[in-house]
Parts: sequence; C-alpha cells; structure tokens
Amino acid sequence: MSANDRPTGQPTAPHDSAFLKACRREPVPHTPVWFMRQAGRSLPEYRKVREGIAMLDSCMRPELVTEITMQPVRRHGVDAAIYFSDIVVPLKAIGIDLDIKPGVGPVVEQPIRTRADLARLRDLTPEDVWYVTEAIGLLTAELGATPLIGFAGAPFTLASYLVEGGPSRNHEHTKALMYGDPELWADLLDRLADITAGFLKVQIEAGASAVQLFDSWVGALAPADYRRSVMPASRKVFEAVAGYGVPRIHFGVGTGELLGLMGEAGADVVGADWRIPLDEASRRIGPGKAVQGNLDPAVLFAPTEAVRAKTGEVLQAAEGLEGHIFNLGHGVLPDTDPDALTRLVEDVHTRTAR
Ligand SMILES: Cc1c2[nH]c(c1CCC(=O)O)Cc1[nH]c(c(CCC(=O)O)c1C)Cc1[nH]c(c(CCC(=O)O)c1C)Cc1[nH]c(c(C)c1CCC(=O)O)C2
Repeated sequence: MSANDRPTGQPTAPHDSAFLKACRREPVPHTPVWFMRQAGRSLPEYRKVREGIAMLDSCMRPELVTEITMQPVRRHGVDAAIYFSDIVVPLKAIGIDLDIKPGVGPVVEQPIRTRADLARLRDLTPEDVWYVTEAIGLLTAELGATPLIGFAGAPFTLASYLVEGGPSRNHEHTKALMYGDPELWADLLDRLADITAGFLKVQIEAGASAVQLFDSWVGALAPADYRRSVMPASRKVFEAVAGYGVPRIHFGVGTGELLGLMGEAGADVVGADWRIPLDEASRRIGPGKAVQGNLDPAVLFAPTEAVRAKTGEVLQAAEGLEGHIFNLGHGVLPDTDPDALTRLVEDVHTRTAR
C-alpha cells in the first residue's frame, strides 16, 4: 500500500508512525511491534531468495537486501522494518578478513590482539558501503510510512568477535585484553566507535528513521567494568549521531544490571531481555527513556494460548510506561513458526488499540 491510498487516520510519513511516536514517548494508537532478527531466519521466502548466496554477499546486493527487509513487513504487518545486514558488515567493508559461517556466526581469519593489529582498523567511508545507501534509497520508497531501523554492533560486541576470532561463550581473550592492557583496549574500542558511528551515519543519511546499537554480549560484564571500559566508546557512538534527531535504541542480552548505564551512554530507548519485567527495567533505566521488549523468543514454541498469556504479562508490566515498543527479549529463533509471529503482532495490536 502506498502512502496515498491509506485510509484516513493512518500515518502518511514514518514520523507519524506508532513506532516513532513510542520512541519519542508520545501517545500511540496501539503499542508498536517489531522483532529483532525478523528479516531472514524463520521465513521460507527468505531461505528461497538466499539459496546459493553467501550471507555477506547477500548484504552487498541492494535489490536482495530490499526484498529480504520487506518480507517480514509484508507477512507480519510489523510496525517497523529492520535493515537486512549484519553487525560485521562494516568490518568486512574496511578489509577485515572475516566470514559468516552458517550455524556458527562471524569468524575472523586473523584476530586483533596487539597494538600493531589496530592499524588494520581504518575509518569507514560511505563509498565502502555504497550498497547500503543504494538499498536504503530503494527501501524508503517501498516502505512509505513504515519506518526503517538502521543498526550497528556496539564497540564491545564487535571487539569480542575481533579479539576472540569468532563467537565465544566466556569472552576470555576479550577480557584478558580489557584487564591486561587497558590502554590498548581503550584504543581498540575508540577505533570501533568511529567505524560504528560512520556506519550509522551512512544509514541515517540514506533515510533510516531510527537506529539500534546492538551490544549483544555486553551482559558478560559487571557494571563497574562496563562503566570504565565500555561506556566511553558506546557514548561516543551515540553522541556522533545525536545531531540527526533520530531515536537511538540500545540493546544487549542479560543486561539487567547494566540498563541504567546503557541509558546513560546516550540511548533514547533501551531494550531489555525477558529476565527482567519491563516495569522494573524501566525503573532501572530511569525517566525520559522509552523501553523495548521483552517476550522470551522461546515462548513462541508453546501453544497459542500460552503465548497469549505470556504476551499479556509483558503488556501488563509495560502498562502506564511512557513509551513501550513491543519486541522479543532477543532475536527470532531460526525454527520459529512464522504464523506464531504474525499472530503475536495482531494480538499486541488488538489488545493495546486505543
Ligand atoms: C551478535 C549479532 C550478529 N549479527 C547481529 C547481531 C546482534 C543481534 C543479536 O544479538 O542477535 C545482527 C543482525 N544480523 C542479521 C540482522 C538482520 C536484520 C534482522 O532481521 O534483525 C541483524 C540485526 C542478519 C543475519 N546474520 C546472520 C544470519 C544467518 C546467516 C544465514 O542466514 O545464512 C542472518 C540472517 C549470521 C550471524 N551473525 C551474527 C550471528 C551470531 C549470526 C548467527 C549465526 C547462525 O546462527 O547462523 C552476529
């Protein structure tokens, strides 16, 4: 549906959408919903268009990126699209030798662990990611009034992949560097902050209506370490894009003890996983910030009535909060039944219609 043939009362521009209103903590017609990792993963139409194309190659094809980004919007009627890419795309774009291995995740050929290695992290230019600008141009035309969320990986989570050389349960090399050589660590995170800020700027300038900074694995840290060793770099990223006036969302898994600091780093919206109820999350985040979350993605494997009950618990905990964006507490799991996601969007919309 194009902007022109929407029924009256429907938003005609992303600015008036329920999603951006909730980010700004304004009254909304219904609680907006989108899902982390909604593009790709569980959709058969995604698997079909990705057949024979490697993950990172698919991120560099504007028409394909547009199609994959649109798929969950068409199918589920979510309130926002998230740009189809990956957190390691900007690192690949500046020449880091990495790949995304199916079922594993990002793998870095030569990990970054010494001062000499830092020289491999040069600044990102818009030309490095020309395909992002092109894809977002195509997408905003097709999305009409539906907002597009741009995203990037936060310095800590990117550093974890670069230092470990791949996914890690305990982040031992990362922590060894952080505690063992604080100066090198700070310089590494500062470099990554510049690259990340550059990647977000490209997306906003091309037309993204909001950005999410994923610090997926930062919940591995205690608050004092987060404040000392991570917050300065994350803050640098948020400050670099503050002038655009687009909402800045921040999310990590298992960050119940870090929510206040993650807001303090400069986010307008803070996401929480399912381990903490949203009223308590909001109390920790403090006033003046919207909250995003937080249905356990595994709940979608339960019968419909059980999903409805758990959805009700999330909505109840969020009742009365200024600015709630409904989401899962982490990404859509690969084997999720797509119909369960469609039903969830409808359920949240109906139950919160005002
Ligand atoms: C930590 C992280 C990564 N990538 C991302 C994060 C932060 C979000 C989170 O915490 O889940 C972010 C990401 N990755 C992808 C998106 C696309 C947009 C969306 O749907 O949200 C987004 C927002 C596509 C992808 N990124 C990846 C896939 C799967 C690869 C494929 O389909 O071939 C997709 C669709 C690969 C990837 N890339 C990464 C992982 C852990 C994996 C999964 C490995 C696997 O299970 O196969 C790193």
